[in-house]
Amino acid sequence: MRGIHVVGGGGHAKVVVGTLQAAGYSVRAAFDDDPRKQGSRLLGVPVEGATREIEKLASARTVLAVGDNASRKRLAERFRTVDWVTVVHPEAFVHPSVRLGPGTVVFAGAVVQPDTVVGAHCIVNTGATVDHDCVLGDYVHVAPGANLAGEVRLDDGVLLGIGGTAAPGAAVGAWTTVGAGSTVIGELSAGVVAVGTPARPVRRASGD
Ligand SMILES: CC(=O)SCCNC(=O)CCNC(=O)[C@H](O)C(C)(C)COP(=O)(O)OP(=O)(O)OC[C@H]1O[C@@H](n2cnc3c(N)ncnc32)[C@H](O)[C@@H]1OP(=O)(O)O
Repeated sequence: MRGIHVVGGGGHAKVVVGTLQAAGYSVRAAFDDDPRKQGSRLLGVPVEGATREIEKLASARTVLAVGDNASRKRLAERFRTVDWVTVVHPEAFVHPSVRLGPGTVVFAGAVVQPDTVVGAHCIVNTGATVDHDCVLGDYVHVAPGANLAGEVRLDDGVLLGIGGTAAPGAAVGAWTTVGAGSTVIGELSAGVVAVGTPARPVRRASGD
């Protein structure tokens, strides 16, 4: 058994723990700064305390199990000495030519096709597909059931919402959120919230 820790005690962390367990890891503990989560359990794994506890573990192997992209970035920059583990559910398909960055998680039913590059601390969520030659930056989240055609580019911090799609060659600028069920055709600028088909910006994104 391979021992590991997770940062986060919410719903996304629960799926990360389940994915780690399915991949053969022994998840020792979770950490969350929300006192209401401390003392609870995620699939039998104790939520032991605040995230600062991670610092005491020094080189501990860990996954950032927080769904919000900007929060994962903040935590990754705070805990620089941690050994971030990349995890792929055994029922996902990731072609051997794909590069996945540290801390990235690929959930059950997801498919990542040849020559795609995925950055650090990304989420390829349940049943999402990322086709050939895509380039995903760091802290990207491809939500459940979202589909990327070939040669799509999602820059750092992009959220493609649940069931969203991106047409061949589409590109989305950093920290943009694409709404649930929306379709990106062509280019979307950085730092906006965009919805619809084709997805059009409706406001500036808050945060990073
Ligand atoms: C396992 C998991 O749970 S993973 C979770 C992954 N997360 C997601 O998929 C979340 C996706 N989020 C969304 O789609 C959200 O609706 C957002 C981020 C696009 C917008 O949220 P908000 O900023 O709160 O916007 P708000 O709800 O006020 O909507 C603004 C307008 O856009 C419209 N709108 C919002 N979302 C969408 C959408 N997905 N498609 C089309 N129109 C939309 C609203 O109807 C509203 O229109 P109006 O001004 O004419 O009334």
